[in-house]
Amino acid sequence: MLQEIEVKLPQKNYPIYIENGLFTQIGTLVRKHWAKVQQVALISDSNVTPLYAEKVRIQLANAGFQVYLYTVTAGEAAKSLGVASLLYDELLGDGFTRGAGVIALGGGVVGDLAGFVASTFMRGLAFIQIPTSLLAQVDSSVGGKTAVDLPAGKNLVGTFYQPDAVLIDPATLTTLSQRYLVEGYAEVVKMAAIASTNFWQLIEQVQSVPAIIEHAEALIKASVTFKAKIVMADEKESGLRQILNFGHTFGHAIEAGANGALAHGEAVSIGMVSLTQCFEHAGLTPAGLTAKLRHQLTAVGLPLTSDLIGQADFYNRIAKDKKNHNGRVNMIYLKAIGQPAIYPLALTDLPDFVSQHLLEEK
Ligand SMILES: NC(=O)c1ccc[n+]([C@@H]2O[C@H](COP(=O)([O-])OP(=O)(O)OC[C@H]3O[C@@H](n4cnc5c(N)ncnc54)[C@H](O)[C@@H]3O)[C@@H](O)[C@H]2O)c1
Ligand SMILES: O=C(O)C(=O)C[C@@H](O)[C@H](O)[C@H](O)COP(=O)(O)O
Ligand SMILES: [Zn+2]
Repeated sequence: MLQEIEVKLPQKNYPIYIENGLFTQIGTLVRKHWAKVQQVALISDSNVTPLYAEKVRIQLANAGFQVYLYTVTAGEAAKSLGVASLLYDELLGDGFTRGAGVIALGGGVVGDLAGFVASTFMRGLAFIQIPTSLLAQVDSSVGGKTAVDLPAGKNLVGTFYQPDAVLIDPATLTTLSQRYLVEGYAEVVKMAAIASTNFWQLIEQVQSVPAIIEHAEALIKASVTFKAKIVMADEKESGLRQILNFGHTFGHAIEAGANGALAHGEAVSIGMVSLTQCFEHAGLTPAGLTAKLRHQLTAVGLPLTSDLIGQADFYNRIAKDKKNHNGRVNMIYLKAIGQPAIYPLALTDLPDFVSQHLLEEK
């Protein structure tokens, strides 16, 4: 049955549709939201295009859209100003104008890049997300954060630009590699840790990789319902939304410092564990919570540590975190499962904090 979760915001409302096999309804669903759109840019990547682009193109063509497919090379490197600029040129060359629409078909990389292009080309085209990785289905397709990276760090150029709809077909997860299924699950663990003990009990049923697929629909529904609630309360991240960054202060620095060796969710997994270990040692997180997190993440083979932590590059990258204010970085930690809190730590104190509470413990 088609499930619908509504994201209600001051400027617009939009639905997140979830159904196994939803791909057969894409034409109808997109037309429902885009009555007047004719030209559509379908942006995907070199792994997803051969699997799903033709299916989607036919559906859209049958619904009366004129579809242009643009395929970027799979991987984080596509989230760059250079690739965005190539896409602008292609759109111009193909005669795209303001009434057109952009559809992201792929993982979080395609979603962030296509959303960025949609939000900036001619000051904004209509935008729809069709996420195909677990990470994109549970997190990145919802909430309107779009971005490209700079050499200095992740997501340093971007916009808040909400889609008109999010179309999730969990059946696409059957073609996703185990590595990316598991890294996407790290964001589910993040959501559960900050959301509630109920959500945590749900993920406790996942003690192996096949269990992620088995419970996929429930995990997606719980994640997007929770994320939608946070986004509705604080769309532009002036306060509460920062909790969705649990694990990311360390995670972004580790991911960027690893130069492509770590996927986003893998870095977030390391970020959540190392940060929680610091706060547990500092007495702000209750004893035993790091072990709980570790257990949940290792059950599916996620990494927990990185040698990058404590290096100069690690602190330099954290100094550019978007949550920094007045020389302090807002660290998200857990007072308990479902009780995230913000700890503004002076950047100058961070190396000592990490040495004292994490590195000396090793
Ligand atoms: N905007 C947000 O709120 C938000 C939230 C979380 C993460 N992100 C961003 O998302 C990105 C990570 O997303 P990701 O983990 O999806 O990475 P990704 O987009 O690189 O996808 C992972 C891999 O899976 C492939 N793939 C995707 N769907 C597939 C399918 N159904 N079958 C086979 N292969 C498939 C991709 O080609 C890629 O090789 C990072 O750049 C991160 O910063 C953004
Ligand atoms: O939607 C949000 O808000 C998030 O923080 C979700 C994160 O999982 C995601 O990685 C996001 O892109 C990080 O945002 P950033 O502002 O730290 O770049
Ligand atoms: Zn993330």
